[in-house]
Amino acid sequence: MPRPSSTALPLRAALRGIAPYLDGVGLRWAAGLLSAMLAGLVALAIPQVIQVLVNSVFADVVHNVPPTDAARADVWWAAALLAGLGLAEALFVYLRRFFILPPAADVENRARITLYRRLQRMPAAFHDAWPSGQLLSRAQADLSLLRRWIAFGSVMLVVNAVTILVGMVLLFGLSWQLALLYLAAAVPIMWLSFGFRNDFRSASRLSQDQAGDLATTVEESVHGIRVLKAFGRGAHALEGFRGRAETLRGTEVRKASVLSRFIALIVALPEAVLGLGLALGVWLVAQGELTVGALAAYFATAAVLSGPVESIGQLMGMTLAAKTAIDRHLDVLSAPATVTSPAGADRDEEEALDAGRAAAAARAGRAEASGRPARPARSRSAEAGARTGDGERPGVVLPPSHGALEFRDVRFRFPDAGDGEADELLRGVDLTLVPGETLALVGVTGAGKSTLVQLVPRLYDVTGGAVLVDGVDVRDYPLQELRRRVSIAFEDATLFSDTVRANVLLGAPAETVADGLDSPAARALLDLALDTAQAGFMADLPDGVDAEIGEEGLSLSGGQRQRVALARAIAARPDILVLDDPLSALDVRTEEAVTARLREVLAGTTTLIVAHRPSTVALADRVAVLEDGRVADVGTHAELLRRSAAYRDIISSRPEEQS
Ligand SMILES: Nc1ncnc2c1ncn2[C@@H]1O[C@H](COP(=O)(O)OP(=O)(O)OP(=O)(O)O)[C@@H](O)[C@H]1O
Repeated sequence: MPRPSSTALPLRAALRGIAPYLDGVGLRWAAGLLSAMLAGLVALAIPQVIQVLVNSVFADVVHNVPPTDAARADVWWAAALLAGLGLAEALFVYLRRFFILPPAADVENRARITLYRRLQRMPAAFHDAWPSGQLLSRAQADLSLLRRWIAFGSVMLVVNAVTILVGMVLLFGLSWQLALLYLAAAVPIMWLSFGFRNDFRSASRLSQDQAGDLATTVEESVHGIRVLKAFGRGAHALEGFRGRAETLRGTEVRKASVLSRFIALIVALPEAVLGLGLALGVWLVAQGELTVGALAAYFATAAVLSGPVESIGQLMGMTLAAKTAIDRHLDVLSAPATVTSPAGADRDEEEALDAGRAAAAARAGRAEASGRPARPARSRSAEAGARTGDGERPGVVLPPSHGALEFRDVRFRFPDAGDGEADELLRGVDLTLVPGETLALVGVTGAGKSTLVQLVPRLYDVTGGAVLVDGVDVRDYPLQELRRRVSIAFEDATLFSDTVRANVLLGAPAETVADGLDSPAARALLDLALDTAQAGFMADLPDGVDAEIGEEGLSLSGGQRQRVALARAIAARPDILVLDDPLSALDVRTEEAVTARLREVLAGTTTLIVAHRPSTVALADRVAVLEDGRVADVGTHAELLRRSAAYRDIISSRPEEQS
């Protein structure tokens, strides 16, 4: 499965990359860290109490002397102190969670929103190249991992390191000989940890990428479940899934075994040293260089340290996995957003994304809930700044909207195509539509019709020449403004799991839906759009236009979906309407009715329609034939039938022509 290339960033660059999410987190994180440290220190204090207890009470017992009253009282004090320390440790553990969990969840949330926002800004070519599962796993699993690392891993790594340091100081305080022995175990561990880091990091990256591949497989097969069922390919799909799942399992096992080997080493070495420590300790006690209490405290301290020492391996693994998650997150954020507004207008687009929530609330009739008014519609004449990417360009004053559209020597090649002339899909398209004109675009399958029309709202950018709307290069428009002037309906009608009303009014002008989706203005627009798209069948749905149409609108037929999508394009009230064969699933009579109504309702709207049927073509003012990456001929249907063999070829292959 192809996977976009990725880089392991230096730690500093990775931290810089996520720094914006950490805003305001520092104090709470520090408070959480302090609580965790106090919990660790309290745990370390317990052996010290034990030392006092052993020395003051059991010394008498060891020497067969009955304990004095004072020694008995000491036992109670020591017991009370131990209980108090235990309670304090529990309180500090609670405080660590109290302080750290909310900011860690904030970081996850911010990162997730930033990622989603980025995905909205990325061009269609990016989404062509990135498998959906890779994006899904970055938005879900990777960011959960980051949250767990901030809330737990990062804190415990610091706490355990400090606990081990303090523990070592205490061990030195008890006996420098025993402490040195304990420290000796750390040398081979540190040496081997470099190898561990490299092995674990590569296994971790591989497993997170493979988890993304697996998510893509699930997404694809759920999406295509009907095809798989219809062709009886369920078992085959399962085999493919099993293969990927097995590959991931193998990587997980490799990752776990790298980690287990390291943890085993971390645990085994200090434990082995403790055995030697016992012998050395007893000898030191016999020599009178160490008290029994100090020896007991040494072992109690070593026991307390064994937890942090053991968890260091686990925490290092978690840290490396979190670093991989950050790298994968930043892979997406650093991918170039090639289709952007002119430099001065970027702010506008950002504001539009920010205002998304308020606009959505307004559309749902809940403007008051957000406390923010919906944005007013942009003025029909606006100034754009210099175009980014291809050098300085003076600011362009955008003309008032008329709906003139021109393709001027347009060239296009997909990013994954070769460099040769023949690899260009469009090789100099020249075509002009006057305001209000309806032009049908025809051509053989794969001629590049869909690609050409997607250049108008800048779903892709030309690789040569220019597309002009009202005489201005589309790249000089703020994207918001361009997409207000141009709307598009695709053959593959994508709907969202929402009501018919929300789907149709998705791109409606802000001023129409400012008072909610069921305001009189919004309702009038909805009725007009549905009527024009011959979508009267909506009335038959149980809840009418408020019927939920299920995920991707799958509860509707293909033709019904297409008409809702067409109504959506109409409701945007564009100056230029681009229809990429959006009537293909309709019967000829309905298609004729839609086309006739479209001409009537959208009399002043310039319409560019990719057409396959003579019935649609006949209703257009003019027809353009796309052949070998260029417009081979333009004329009326009748003219082209007379003079263009290519046109006759294309059109005569359509069944209705014979009728
Ligand atoms: N995202 C993409 N990446 C690479 N190549 C693509 C991509 N999308 C389309 N193509 C290729 O570009 C060519 C033109 O595709 P396009 O969809 O524009 O043709 P079309 O004329 O609309 O065809 P049809 O009438 O069958 O819809 C095809 O050969 C197709 O394989």
